[in-house]
Amino acid sequence: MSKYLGIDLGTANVLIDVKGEGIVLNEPSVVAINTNNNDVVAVGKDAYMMVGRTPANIKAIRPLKDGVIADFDITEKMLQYFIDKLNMRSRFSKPTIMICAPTNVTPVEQKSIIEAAEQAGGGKVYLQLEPKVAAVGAGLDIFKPQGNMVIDIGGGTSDIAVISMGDIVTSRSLRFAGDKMTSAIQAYVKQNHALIIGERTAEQIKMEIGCVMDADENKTFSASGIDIVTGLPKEITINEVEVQKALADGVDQIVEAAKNVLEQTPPELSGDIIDRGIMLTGGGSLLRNLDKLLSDKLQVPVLLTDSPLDSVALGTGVLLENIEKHKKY
Ligand SMILES: Nc1ncnc2c1ncn2[C@@H]1O[C@H](COP(=O)(O)OP(=O)(O)OP(=O)(O)O)[C@@H](O)[C@H]1O
Repeated sequence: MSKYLGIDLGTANVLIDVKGEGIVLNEPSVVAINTNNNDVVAVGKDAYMMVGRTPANIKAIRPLKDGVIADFDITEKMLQYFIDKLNMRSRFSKPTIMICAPTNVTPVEQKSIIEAAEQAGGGKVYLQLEPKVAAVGAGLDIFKPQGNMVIDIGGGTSDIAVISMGDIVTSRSLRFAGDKMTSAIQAYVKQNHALIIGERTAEQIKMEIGCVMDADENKTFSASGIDIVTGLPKEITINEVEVQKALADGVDQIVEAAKNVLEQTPPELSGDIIDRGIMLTGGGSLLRNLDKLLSDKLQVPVLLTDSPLDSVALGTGVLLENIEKHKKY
């Protein structure tokens, strides 16, 4: 029996959707390498546990960064590892695969991603752009002649796109997204609390008390790190108002980019967007009140999708189910 696999090859997470089974794999895009011999020590969840905690000869690497493939060989190994984990060769006769890669992947990299999937046992392999598939996964019918706008805030990129009849009409891709939000929190804590915190701690702060509007100073998080002055371990308490301050500049960039896309959108499609609203998706959209803030600044309703972290993988499922129908697009 032929099978269909959808893969969200994200900067932060890799998700795999199997038609008829749903999302069967969801792991961080991290690989731990032994620097003495370049052997892969761990991939995914196991490698993520090692971030900031490795000895000198082990490096935990994120092979995709800022929406581009920073280390292609390791990306290829990671992709093969995840596909192999599904035991595809023994379970399926060559499955049809749809891979969604970051928007800034070069044509050469696109070809190599397709080859990696073929080598891992794939039959026909399609590559798709993330914002389009995220829109489908968020429930939009992008194939009708009507304007659909999506803001997808991932780990490496924030992609803003207006889509009609299955294609992108106007778009912007920003290299400010979840990863840079985490770095902004690290920089804020260093400057205002004289404390160096690790990437995982900063990410936890973001997930627990990340907020962009109407922050509440009673919502707090205790974070540990290294005191800049004494060099000794120290714990501080940070509140939501501080996190809002740390994220403000970056969030402004997203607002400006979205305004820019709206300005370039043809009037008929703009009318549709005003009626139907903007769909907000991607893990970064889980920051508290981001939908409210965008709606306020853009003067258009903004809807947060139900499972922002799963939209791309779910979108591949929908597209693969209707692959014959959508082939013309
Ligand atoms: N509750 C939360 N609050 C804020 N940010 C969150 C939350 N949960 C996850 N994130 C962030 O979402 C980002 C990952 O989102 P997602 O999985 O959509 O990205 P991706 O598809 O891997 O990346 P890209 O689209 O750039 O390739 C990470 O930066 C993560 O820290």
